[in-house]
Amino acid sequence: MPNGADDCVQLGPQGWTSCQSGEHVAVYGPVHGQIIGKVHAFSREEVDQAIGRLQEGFQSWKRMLLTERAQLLHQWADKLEANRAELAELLMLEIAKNHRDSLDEVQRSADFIHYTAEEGLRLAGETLFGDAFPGQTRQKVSIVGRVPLGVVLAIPPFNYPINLAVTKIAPALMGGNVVVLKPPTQGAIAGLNITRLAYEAGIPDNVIIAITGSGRVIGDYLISHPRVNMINFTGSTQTGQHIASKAIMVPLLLELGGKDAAIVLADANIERARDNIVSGAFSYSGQRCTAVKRVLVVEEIADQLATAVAQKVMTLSVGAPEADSVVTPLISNEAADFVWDMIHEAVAQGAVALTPLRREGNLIYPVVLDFVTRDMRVAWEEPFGPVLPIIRIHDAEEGVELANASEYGLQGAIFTQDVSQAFLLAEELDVGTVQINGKTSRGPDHFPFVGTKASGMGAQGVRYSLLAMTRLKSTVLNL
Ligand SMILES: NC(=O)C1=CN([C@@H]2O[C@H](COP(=O)(O)OP(=O)(O)OC[C@H]3O[C@@H](n4cnc5c(N)ncnc54)[C@H](OP(=O)(O)O)[C@@H]3O)[C@@H](O)[C@H]2O)C=CC1
Ligand SMILES: O=C(O)[C@H](O)COP(=O)(O)O
Repeated sequence: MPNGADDCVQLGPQGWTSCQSGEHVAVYGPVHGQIIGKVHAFSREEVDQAIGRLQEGFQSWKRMLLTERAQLLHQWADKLEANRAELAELLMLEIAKNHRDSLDEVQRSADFIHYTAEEGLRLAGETLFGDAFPGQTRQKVSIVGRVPLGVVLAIPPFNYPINLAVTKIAPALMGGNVVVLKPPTQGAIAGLNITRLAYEAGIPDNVIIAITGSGRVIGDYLISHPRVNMINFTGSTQTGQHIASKAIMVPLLLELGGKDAAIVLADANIERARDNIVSGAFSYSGQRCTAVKRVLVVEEIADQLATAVAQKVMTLSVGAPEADSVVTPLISNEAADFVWDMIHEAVAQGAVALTPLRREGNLIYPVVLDFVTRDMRVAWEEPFGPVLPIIRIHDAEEGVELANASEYGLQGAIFTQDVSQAFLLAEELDVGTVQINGKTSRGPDHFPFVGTKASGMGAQGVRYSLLAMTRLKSTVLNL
């Protein structure tokens, strides 16, 4: 499987070719900052041609028997599993995700495809009789089914370039749609490879097409393309809001940024809270939308929790993805600068660093900041890096107030042994998901995944994604 490490690669109906002409986009490896490959930068004309081919493919794909579509998806998942090691290598190279998590990402994606293929078979409609409505008779019968939307534009971010591609593509295809995959530039080689595996599995090359190129250059053309019928995007709130402003009368699914809070109450099991907070905050160096991005802890146990968290963080492995380090280099130097500035600004304002502040290029050692206050940027902004602010609160109500004061509303966590109180507090949190006594996280992937406020629009998760990427159609029999 070519990984593009040498020349520019392009994926066409005949498989891999060298880029013939036109612009290329370089993909940089975060570990050494070197170019690890080049991908073709699609021109507007090439985008038009690709979408034209997809529209042709749509005519036969939407008519294909559901069982046949499901079978092709199962075959695609099998290909991912068979190529798990190679795909994981690519993730380590392109986005510096550690080996274990890279393997997990591929397996999770294959599992998602299998599950979606099954769930898609059970997407039933309903029959409505007219006489249930005042003044009507049984002579009118509505047969309500679900039909595809057409061309779905799938745009995943760098942090899960395989999983967040597959969680868009599989439900779209199972629903009878055709897909333009616009992979993130860092993650584009992985995106091309999973597309190639889809072709090898028998999914026609006019049913899914990967369009590579920088989002800044080709993105606006894609999101406002008149023949795109739906956009399913995961990425930053800034880009998501930009897409929402450009895409007119096109259904949108948006998974955006977060600032998930873990509220820890006095009766919490400290060890459990510590373990969940540390793994929630620092896995993949905090580059997860669902990372624990703030701890809100009541004064009574704040010292104890802060010490326990800092001690555990000091044991985290830091370094190369191949060594399975928990904390690896961030995606770019710019991303590291952003995180580093936020840390130093907080310290200058009085936050206390409980771990050493250490940075080597774009590798930032994990940082726990205690005594963070509301006037600090780190209390509100999403760093997407290995820094965890601890904010001390008086009581649970203040925790809920602080959590809800965020512009984001992805997830929240509550640690307490009083499940009744946790449940009542959960009702007050303005987020898509509340975790009781567990870290914030997305999976299992058939659960609904929802962001409120600046964290997104719509619901993902196998069944929810199938529903979002199909629409109702009513055929009325007038007997
Ligand atoms: N809620 C959720 O489920 C998740 C949210 N996120 C959020 O994503 C962010 C990190 O991901 P990151 O990749 O940096 O996010 P970006 O918003 O920078 O990029 C996301 C994707 O959008 C593309 N893109 C950029 N500009 C445009 C445009 N004008 N039109 C269309 N596409 C465009 C990018 O392509 P290119 O790479 O070529 O620029 C990339 O594929 C964080 O804020 C994080 O919270 C991440 C994962 C999950
Ligand atoms: O994009 C993300 O960051 C993921 O959707 C989060 O998934 P995770 O909680 O399983 O890491």
